Amino acid sequence: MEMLEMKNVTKTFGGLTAVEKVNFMVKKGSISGLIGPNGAGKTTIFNLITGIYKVTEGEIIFKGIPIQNLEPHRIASMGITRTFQNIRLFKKLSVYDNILTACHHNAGYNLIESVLRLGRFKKEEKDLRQDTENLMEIMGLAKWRDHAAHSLPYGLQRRLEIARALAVKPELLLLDEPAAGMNPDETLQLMNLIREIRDKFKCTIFIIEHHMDLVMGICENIMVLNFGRKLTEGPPEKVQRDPQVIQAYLGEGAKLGA
Ligand SMILES: Nc1ncnc2c1ncn2[C@@H]1O[C@H](COP(=O)(O)OP(=O)(O)OP(=O)(O)O)[C@@H](O)[C@H]1O
Repeated sequence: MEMLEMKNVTKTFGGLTAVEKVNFMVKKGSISGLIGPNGAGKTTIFNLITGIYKVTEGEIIFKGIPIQNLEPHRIASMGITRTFQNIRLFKKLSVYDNILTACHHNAGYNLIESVLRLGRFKKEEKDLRQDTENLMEIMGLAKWRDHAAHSLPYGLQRRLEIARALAVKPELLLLDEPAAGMNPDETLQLMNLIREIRDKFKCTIFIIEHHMDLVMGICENIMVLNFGRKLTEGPPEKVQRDPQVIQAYLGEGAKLGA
């Protein structure tokens, strides 16, 4: 079953066509990848899926429902969350509070219940705190719980950003360059973590990434974009041997890793 389908999606900015007639499907439960040279249109695709940009033409279908041009908060409430290329955290808040504030999006109690600290408020607060503990544990952040977000090494800040995205229990998680700035060791750990997240949270993951080892190592299906158009798609073994991809991505004579 498809979790997400892009049908003939085009996005123009004035005279510039950033994304042109792109068709792609993300299977439920898969880890799928989106690669391409700088400026190929990858982040624009994430912005179209999450409603930050309006689609010029075409359709984006999530779980059978057209979502193109819905407001970002509607799309988020349907179960799509993302991380950003530039990490977005509450820099001065602790790791724990960063995750807890994200968990609060799931709170079902109303203002009166919270002010009067009624039963439902107490029960839900307890659950949210437990969710926060679980997320810290899974994401390897427990020993940093009281550290301010800005004081963490870069790789851990990225993990914290993913933890915040997971806090809202997404069905589709979009990761925009999650390994940016990580060393090979951190990238390898992240690869394993992404697999674990998919299995534990039973979500579907769609990743933009420049680290070829990560993309080729964990994605089941990869779409390659070049100048806004889909160059090809398929499993890693097919994509990394495709001469068009090698030429577009790295130039003649190069080799894609993994
Ligand atoms: N809001 C915007 N207004 C005008 N042009 C834009 C806008 N957003 C993106 N573009 C243009 O669309 C094209 C695709 O950009 P996009 O950021 O999607 O590429 P990308 O593949 O994510 O690149 P990178 O790997 O460098 O992040 C670029 O030419 C970019 O300048």
